[in-house]
Amino acid sequence: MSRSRTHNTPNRTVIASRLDATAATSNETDNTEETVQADGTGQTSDTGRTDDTSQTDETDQVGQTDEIAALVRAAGDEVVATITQAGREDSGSYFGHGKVDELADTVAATDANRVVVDDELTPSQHHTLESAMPADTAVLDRHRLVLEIFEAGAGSRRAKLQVELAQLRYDLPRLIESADEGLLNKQTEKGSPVYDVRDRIDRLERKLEERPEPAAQFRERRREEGFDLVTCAGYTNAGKSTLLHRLADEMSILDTDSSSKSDNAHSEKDATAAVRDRLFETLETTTRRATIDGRPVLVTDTVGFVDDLPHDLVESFSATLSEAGAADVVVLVVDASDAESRFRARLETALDVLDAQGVADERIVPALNKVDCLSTDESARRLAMAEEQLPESTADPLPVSVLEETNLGRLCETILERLPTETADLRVPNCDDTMALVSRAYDRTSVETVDYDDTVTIRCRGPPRILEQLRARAERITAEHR
Ligand SMILES: Nc1nc2c(ncn2[C@@H]2O[C@H](COP(=O)(O)OP(=O)(O)OP(=O)(O)O)[C@@H](O)[C@H]2O)c(=O)[nH]1
Ligand SMILES: [Mg+2]
Repeated sequence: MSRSRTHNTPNRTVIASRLDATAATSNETDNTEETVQADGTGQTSDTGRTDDTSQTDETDQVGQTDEIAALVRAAGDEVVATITQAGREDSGSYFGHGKVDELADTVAATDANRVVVDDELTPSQHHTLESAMPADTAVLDRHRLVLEIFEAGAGSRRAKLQVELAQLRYDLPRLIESADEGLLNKQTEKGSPVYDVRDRIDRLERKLEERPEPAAQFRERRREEGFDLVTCAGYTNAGKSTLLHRLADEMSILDTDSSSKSDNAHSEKDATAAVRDRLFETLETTTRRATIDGRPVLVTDTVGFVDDLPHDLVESFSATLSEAGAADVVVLVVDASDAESRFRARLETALDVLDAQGVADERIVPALNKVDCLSTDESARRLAMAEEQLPESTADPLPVSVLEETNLGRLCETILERLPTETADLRVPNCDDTMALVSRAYDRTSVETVDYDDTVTIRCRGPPRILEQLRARAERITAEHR
C-alpha cells in the first residue's frame, strides 16, 4: 500500500502531527493554530532531537514531534519538513481543510514522497488524506510506520510471518476503503485484491498456529531446571540492550541461547557507540544465560515500549509483555535524561504496563539510566521524582550510567536481593550419596553452614525450586539409609 523508494534512496518524508492541546502555548481560541517547519535545503541532520527544536521557539510543542521524527529515521527515511496543528481532530480528513492543502503544498515544495501522521488514522481519513496529496505520495500513520520498521528488522521466520500478518490485517480495511465499487463487488472472487489479502491472512494465521511460540516453551524448560528469570523492560532507547551487554561482565554471562540480528549488531556498535537516539533497535526478545552470585539466571532483553501503540500490533510486543509477566525480577530501565515531564509520564506508563501484566511491585528493580547526561542536581531531582512515583514495595530506584558503568555492581546486588530466595536446613545420614547432595547444594545455592557428624546438616539459601529439589533428594537418601 505504501510506496517506498529503493533501499539506496531514503524516502523523503513530511511529518504531520496534531499537537496535544495542553502543550499548545498560544492562541487557544480556534482549532487551526499551527507551527510549520520546513528547512530550506530539504536536509535534516541525523542527530535526533535537536534538529526539530532549532527551527522554532515553541520548543514545548515541537518537543512532541521528537519521537515520531526518531521513528521516521529508524525506518530509514529523511525528514524534510514537519507540520503541526493544534486543536480538535477533523473526523473526515484528520486535519482541517486549510491544513490539508498546506500539507499537499509542502509535499510538492520539498519533493517529498511520504507523509507520516503521528497518530492512528481511520481507514477513511487515510483515504481522504492520501487522495489530497500529490500523485504517488504515500500516507502512513504511526502504526503503519512501526510495522515497516519491524518488517525491515524481522530476523526469524516466525517474526517475518507475524509482521506480514500484522501488516495485512492493518491494510485490509484501508484497501476496502479505497477500492471502487466494482472491485468491492468482486471481493469474494479469487484474484481480486481484497480476496487475496483475506486469503493470505487465513493462511498466515494457520501457519503461525502450527508453530508454537518458542520463547514460552524455552522459558518453562529453563524454569524446571531451576533458572531465575530476569527481564529488562522499558521504553525504546532507554538503554536496555546496552545494559544487558554491560551486565555480561558483572554477571558473567556464559552463553547466548538465542540472539537476534539487531542484538549482535548492538554488541559491536556498543564499543564505539556515539550517544544518539536509536529507536526500536531490538525487535525480538533475546535471552542469555548468566550467573549472579552463583545462581543461574536467564536474562531477557525485550522490545521497547513506545507511546500510543496497541500491544497486539506485533507479536514481539506481546512477547515482551509475557516475558515481563513471567519474570522473577523486572529491571525497569528508564531514560533519566528525558525532560522531567516525559520522564514522569514514561515511568507512570511503564509501571501501568507492568501492573497490567501482573508483575508484583516487589519484583520491580527501577534503574534510572543515562545519569552521565545530567548534572548532580538534575540527577537528584529525577531520583526524588521516581521515589515519589514508585510504589513502596519496588526496590529503591538506582541512578545508573550504563555507558560509564556507574552503579552496575549495586544494580546486580539489588537484582539478587529481589530474586525469590528461601533458606533450607537439610539433615541426612552421613553416607556417599550425601556427598553428592552437598556438592549439588554448593553448585546451585549459597551454602551457609555444613555440620558433619553421624548426620550431615546443610543450611543453604537459594531459589525455592532448587531447594525443593534438594529437600526431595535428602528425603530419598534418608529413606534409603533407614
Ligand atoms: N549517555 C548515555 N547513553 C546511553 C546509556 N546507555 C545507553 N545509552 C545510549 O542510548 C541509546 C539506546 O540504547 P539501547 O541499549 O539500544 O536502548 P534499548 O532500550 O535497548 O532500545 P530498544 O532496543 O529500541 O528498545 C544508545 O545510543 C546507547 O548508546 C548511558 O548510560 N548514557
Ligand atoms: Mg534494545
